[in-house]
Parts: sequence; C-alpha cells; structure tokens
Amino acid sequence: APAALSAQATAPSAEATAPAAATTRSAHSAYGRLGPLAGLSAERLATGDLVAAAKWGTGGPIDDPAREQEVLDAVADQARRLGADPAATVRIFRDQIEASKVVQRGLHRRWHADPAQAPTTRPDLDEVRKEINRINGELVRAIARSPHARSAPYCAPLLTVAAARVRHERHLDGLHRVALARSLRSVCDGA
Ligand SMILES: C=C(O[C@@H]1C=C(C(=O)O)C=C[C@H]1O)C(=O)O
Repeated sequence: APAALSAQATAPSAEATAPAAATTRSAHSAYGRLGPLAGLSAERLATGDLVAAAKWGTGGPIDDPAREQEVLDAVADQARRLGADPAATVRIFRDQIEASKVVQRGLHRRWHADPAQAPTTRPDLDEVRKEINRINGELVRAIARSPHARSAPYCAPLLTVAAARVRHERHLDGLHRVALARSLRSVCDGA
C-alpha cells in the first residue's frame, strides 16, 4: 500500500501534464512563426549595406522620408489585403526602417574613419529597392501569419532565441546585431 501510494503521488496525472504539453506545443509553433520574422529582418538589414554603398559619396542624406512613407503605405495596404493588422504591420516596419538607418549610419561612420574600407563601386539604389520591396512583401506575409505568436506571453524570450540563432547563422558583427535587435523591438505585442 505505501508503494502504491507513493507511485500515485509521484506519477503525474494526465490532467496535470496536458496543460504543460499544450504550452510546449504552442511555444514550439510560436517559435516556428517568429523564426522567419527574425530571418527576414536580417535579410532586410543586409540590404542596408547596399543602400549605404549606393548613398556613399553622393552627398545625399541617408534619410528619405518620401520613400519611407511609400514603404509604410505599401505594407499597410498589403496587410489589409491579407486580412492582417495594418497598424501592427506599420509599427513593425517603422522599426525595420530605423534599423536599416542604424546600419547605414554605422557603415558611413566606419568608412569615414577608415576610407580603405569604403566601397569602390556604387550599387544602383533603384535595383536595391526592388530587392527591399520583395523582402517587404515576405515580411508582411510573415507578420500576417504570426498574430498568435506575437501576442503570446512568451513571445519576447522566443524572439530572443530566434534572433540569437540568426546572429550565429549569419555571423553578424556588432553593428548588425544592434540593428537586428532594433528591427525586432515591437514584434511582440506586449513589448
Ligand atoms: C533603405 C533606405 O534608406 C532609408 C530606409 C528606408 C527603408 O528601410 O525602407 C527607406 C528610406 C530611407 O530613409 C532607402 O533609401 O531605400
């Protein structure tokens, strides 16, 4: 009888494990939704290097408010067509744009300090923006697929893990790590 009693006391009941298992499953699928957001953000940031090179030596500013508004209008429109939240999409894209400028300013600072590192060829900004538009579209779709993950209470820690993984996969330097964190700042609803 004592053995049976202790077995009963230590063996977790089905009712006790079900919620934990459900949480594990939902965290797993939330991670599956947040991973692409971190990956696409890093991909978008990589275009910041090309934009920085396109603007280097032109005397023109890094900030282009008209282009930013165009991007924000386009992604809001796309979110509406997908039945996603346009306000959340715009909020996330404001961070994406700020992050791109963090990369661009950082690289221009680096190239001013050490002109030997500066690019010697200038990419066509219109071509780079076509690539950015493509990534924007993928990002809007990733945002549209992730409303539950973004409002989950454990969104922030899962996103941190996803970002760490992308950092390693892409061998990001300090500047791009800081920019990646900036780009993901408001992905989680409660953040
Ligand atoms: C990337 C660019 O630089 C800045 C960042 C933008 C963006 O991330 O979409 C848009 C305009 C610029 O303020 C660009 O000029 O295209």
